[in-house]
Amino acid sequence: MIKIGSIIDGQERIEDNRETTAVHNPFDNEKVAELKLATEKDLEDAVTISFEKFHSEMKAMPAHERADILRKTADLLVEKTEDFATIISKEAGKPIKYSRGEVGRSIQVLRFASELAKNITGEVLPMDAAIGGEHRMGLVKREPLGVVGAITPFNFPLNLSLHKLAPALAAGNTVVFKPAEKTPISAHMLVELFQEAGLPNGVINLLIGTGEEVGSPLVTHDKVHKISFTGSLPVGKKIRETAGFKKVTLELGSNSPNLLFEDANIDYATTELVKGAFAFSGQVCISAQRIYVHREIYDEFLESYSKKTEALQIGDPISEETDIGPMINEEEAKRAKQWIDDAVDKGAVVAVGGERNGPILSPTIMTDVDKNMKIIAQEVFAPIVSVIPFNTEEEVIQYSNDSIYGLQAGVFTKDINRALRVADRLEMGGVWINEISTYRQDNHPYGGVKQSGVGREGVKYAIEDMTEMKFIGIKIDQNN
Ligand SMILES: NC(=O)c1ccc[n+]([C@@H]2O[C@H](COP(=O)([O-])OP(=O)(O)OC[C@H]3O[C@@H](n4cnc5c(N)ncnc54)[C@H](O)[C@@H]3O)[C@@H](O)[C@H]2O)c1
Ligand SMILES: O=C[C@H](O)CS(=O)(=O)O
Repeated sequence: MIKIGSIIDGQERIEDNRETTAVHNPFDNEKVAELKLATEKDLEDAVTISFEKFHSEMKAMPAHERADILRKTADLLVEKTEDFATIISKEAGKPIKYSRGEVGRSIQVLRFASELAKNITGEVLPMDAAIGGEHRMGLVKREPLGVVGAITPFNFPLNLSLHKLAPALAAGNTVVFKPAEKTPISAHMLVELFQEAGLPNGVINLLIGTGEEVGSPLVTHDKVHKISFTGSLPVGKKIRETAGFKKVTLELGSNSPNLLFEDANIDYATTELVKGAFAFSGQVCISAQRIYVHREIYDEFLESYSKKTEALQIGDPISEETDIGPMINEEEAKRAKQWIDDAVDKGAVVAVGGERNGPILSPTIMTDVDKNMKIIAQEVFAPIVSVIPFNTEEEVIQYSNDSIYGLQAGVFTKDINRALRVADRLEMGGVWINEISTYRQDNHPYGGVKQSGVGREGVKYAIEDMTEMKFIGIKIDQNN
C-alpha cells in the first residue's frame, strides 16, 4: 500500500496523526494509496519556504543548471515510463495506452522546457524613436515572478502538472504544487523525480489536499505571485475573483465543435473522431463534443462513425486491449447518464451506447439534439458526442460559436480557402484543419477565449506568462 503526504523543503509530512483519505482505482475500487492530508500550517510552510528558496536558490541558479535539471528529469522519466503509466491508469482509470501517451508527452514538455530555459531573451529598444529620446539605450529583460501556485486537475495528472512546473522552473521560479486530490500519486512521484534529478529541496513544495482546504488559501496567499490553474469553470471563476493582484492563468473547459464539410475524407474523420470523442471516456477538455456534418454526407458519416464506435473495447484500464475504461467515479457516470436521459426526454435520440454499468458509461452518440440541451450547451466531460447536420458554411460557423466556451475546434475539408476562412471566424483559442479538436501538441500556444480561460500554455508561452518584463534605460551621453 502506498502512503503519501505533502513534500515541503524535501521532507515528506506523513505522520500517523494526520487526517487521512484514500485514492481508489475507479475501475475496481481497489485502494491504491492512503493520503496524509496537508494542514493550514503545511500550506504556510510551503509558501514561506518557496518564497525563501526563490531568493536563496533560484535567483542564484544559472540557466544552464535549470536546463540540466529539466533534462535529467526527462531522462529519468524515460526510464520510469511504465511505472508512471501504470499509476496513472490506477489512480485515474485511464486506459494504459493513453497513460503511456501522456508520459511520452510529459517527457517532451520537460525537454522543451530544458531547451527554452537557456533561451529566455529580452530586447534592445531604439530609444531615439521617441522625440527627445536620443543618447539613450533601452533594455527589456525577462525576470522570474517568484512563487507560482500550480493547481491541477485529475484528467492528465502528469502532463498538465508539467505544463506548469516545467516552465516555472525554466524561468527561475519556485512552485507550490497542489495536484488534484483524486490523482495525487503521479504528482508525488514527479516531485521525487525532480529531487532525484538534482532540484534543491524547497524549490517545488507539494501539498496533498482538497481544493477547499489547500487550493483556496493558496490562491489568496499574498506571498504567491501567480496562480496557474487548470480545471473546471466554476473553480476558475472563484480563483479569478479571489486572486487579487496576482497574475492568473486559467485553463478551463469546453464543448469543442468539429465541422465536416461535404468534401471531407469521411473514413479518416470518423476514425479520428472516435478517438476525439471517446479517449479517456471523453474526460478531456478539448474532447469532440459537437460534430457538425454537412447534410450531403450526414448519413454516410453517421453509419461509419457508429460502426467504429461500436467496435471499441470496454474493460479494465490496465489491459492493453481496453479503449474505454471507467469515468473518474460512479457519481460522474451517473451525472452523465442523467444528461443523456434529460436530452432524450426533450426529443434527442441515442444512436449508439447510452448504457451505464457502475462507473463505466458506454461510448454514446446522440442525434436529434437541440442547442439548449445540457449535452450541447454545457461541457459534457463524458463519452457522449452529438452529431448534428448543417446546410451552409454560415450556419455551421454560427452553431459552433454559439457557446460560452472557445478552446479548440476541428475543421475537415479539402478546400484550403474555406478552411482558412472558417478558421478565421471561429471564436476559439485554437483551430485545427483536417485534425480533431482533441489533438494537442505541447509546443503550440494553447488556451481559450470566452469562458474557456485566460492566458496561454505551451511551454514557450507559459514561460512568457511566468516572467515579468523589466525595463532598464541608460543615458549614454550625459553631455547631450
Ligand atoms: N483547458 C485545459 O487545459 C483543461 C485541461 C484539463 C482539464 N480541464 C478542465 O478541468 C475540469 C476537470 O478537472 P477537475 O474535475 O479536476 O476540475 P476541478 O475544477 O474540480 O479541480 C481542479 C483542481 O482545482 C482544485 N480546486 C477545487 N476547488 C478549488 C478552490 N476553491 N480553490 C482552488 N483550487 C480548487 C482541485 O482540488 C483540483 O486540484 C474540466 O472542466 C476540464 O475541462 C481543462
Ligand atoms: O483536458 C484537457 C487537456 O488540455 C488535454 S491535453 O492533455 O492538453 O491534450
